[in-house]
Amino acid sequence: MQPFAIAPSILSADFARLGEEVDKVLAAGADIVHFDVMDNHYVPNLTIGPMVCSALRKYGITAPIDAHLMVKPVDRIIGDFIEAGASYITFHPEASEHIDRSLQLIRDGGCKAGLVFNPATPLEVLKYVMDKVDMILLMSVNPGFGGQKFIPATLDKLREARALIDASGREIRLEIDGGVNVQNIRAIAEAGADTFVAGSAIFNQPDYQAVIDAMRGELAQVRA
Ligand SMILES: O=C(CO)[C@@H](O)[C@H](O)COP(=O)(O)O
Ligand SMILES: [Fe+2]
Repeated sequence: MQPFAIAPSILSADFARLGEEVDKVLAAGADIVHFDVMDNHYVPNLTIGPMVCSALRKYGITAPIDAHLMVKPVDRIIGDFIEAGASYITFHPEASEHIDRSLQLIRDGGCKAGLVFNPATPLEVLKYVMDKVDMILLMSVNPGFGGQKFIPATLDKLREARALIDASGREIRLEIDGGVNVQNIRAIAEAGADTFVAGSAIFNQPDYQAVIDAMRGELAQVRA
């Protein structure tokens, strides 16, 4: 299993001071920057694109950037995120006509590739592309907005995804996204997640380090 990683979603950060916010959350102990890209087509919201990813790199952010693409069609924006310095690029299978090709595009660009599953999307396609994914992201809310409530059925789905990863023998991150907080992170880790996206739970509090420390305290009880 991969080491636990905390990935704050900058969707809930103050966009007017984005560079400082990212610096601050990394200084508070975050491992990965989760970068939500929404196109007002695949999801009913519009956020940030490759220019902002590139601006964060130019500003000096060196931590891994996990670009969660909620964009349809996805292929034509993949190259821009590779150029912009994304580390992980994940997309929803519903947003690609050719899932295998999209994964290959990401990997050919030197990035790690991942598939994202909405709460009601089955994991079946994984069977055919397990050798091409570096990350499996399970949505525990319907995509489009921060600040929603964790859907409990995702815990069973995490166990299902964990079993697939373990059977593959590959190093694949199992990321969870939506409604993650200090109260539920332990149960989520026990169900098999190793990478935890949290937006509102971190950025809506004044002390990011206090939240991240509390999350790590909960995680330490899962893997002592
Ligand atoms: O991808 C998404 C929403 O579509 C997420 O990454 C959210 O931004 C997570 O926010 P919280 O649920 O943690 O507030
Ligand atoms: Fe996300």
